[in-house]
Amino acid sequence: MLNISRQISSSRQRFLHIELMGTVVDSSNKEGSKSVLSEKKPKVVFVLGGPGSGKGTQCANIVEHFGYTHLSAGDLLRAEIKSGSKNGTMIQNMISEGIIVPSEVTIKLLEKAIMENENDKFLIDGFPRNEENRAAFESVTGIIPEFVLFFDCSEEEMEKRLLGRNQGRVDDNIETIRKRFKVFVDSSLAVIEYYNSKGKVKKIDAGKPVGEVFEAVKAAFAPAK
Ligand SMILES: Nc1ncnc2c1ncn2[C@@H]1O[C@H](COP(=O)(O)OP(=O)(O)O)[C@@H](O)[C@H]1O
Ligand SMILES: Nc1ccn([C@H]2C[C@H](O)[C@@H](COP(=O)(O)OP(=O)(O)O)O2)c(=O)n1
Repeated sequence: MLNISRQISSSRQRFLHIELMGTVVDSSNKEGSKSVLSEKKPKVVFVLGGPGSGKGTQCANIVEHFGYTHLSAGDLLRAEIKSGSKNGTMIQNMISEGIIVPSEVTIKLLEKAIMENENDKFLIDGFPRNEENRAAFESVTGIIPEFVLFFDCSEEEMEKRLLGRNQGRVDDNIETIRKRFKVFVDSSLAVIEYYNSKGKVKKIDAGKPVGEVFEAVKAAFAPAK
């Protein structure tokens, strides 16, 4: 069973290295163009955790109880493949390999989905998945999340869940699952560490049954007294 705190510590060095290299942001806002979201100013909660930690399952519960709109980055990318877009083949290849799609593609999809929805509060599930995702999203949209829900779950449990998910996904096979776990440890934990340093992470023990996990999630959303 993997210890997330240890994973975070071991990823910190890499993270600091990236920061020191000064390569965190490739802002696509170089020409000073404003994001379509700068007017809307939606409230955003990021929902992060390893593959199979239960992000999608709990997002459905949060939508029902707290009136958020759920945007899954993975679902938006899969819909883009299906739509026959020019980026479809590239996205398909990257997802099949468990690799993170370039930020500008995912951010455009998220911006569009937010703009097309009248709601002003969104759960963004599975994004940001690396430092490039995080820094580019903040820079392009100007949105800082209210908080970050982090579903903490052992790889053993996540692997079991993914192999049983049975949704016909090209990446839910043991070989790609192992690659996705590596990408999570190598790239995504740095994002959680970043927001943790800002005091924004609400960590949930996601290894428990769905109902118990949702009790913890509800507490995270309860207004401060
Ligand atoms: N707490 C839980 N206990 C057992 N199985 C779960 C739990 N949460 C989700 N699952 C199941 O595990 C699989 C992965 O959950 P999902 O919500 O799709 O994860 P993610 O969006 O993080 O990849 C699904 O088949 C789901 O029904
Ligand atoms: N921000 C994101 C989110 C997902 N992706 C791609 C790469 C991921 O392995 C796949 C699947 O992500 P999704 O969030 O749907 O599923 P898991 O959390 O891995 O179960 O999509 C991405 O490239 N960038």
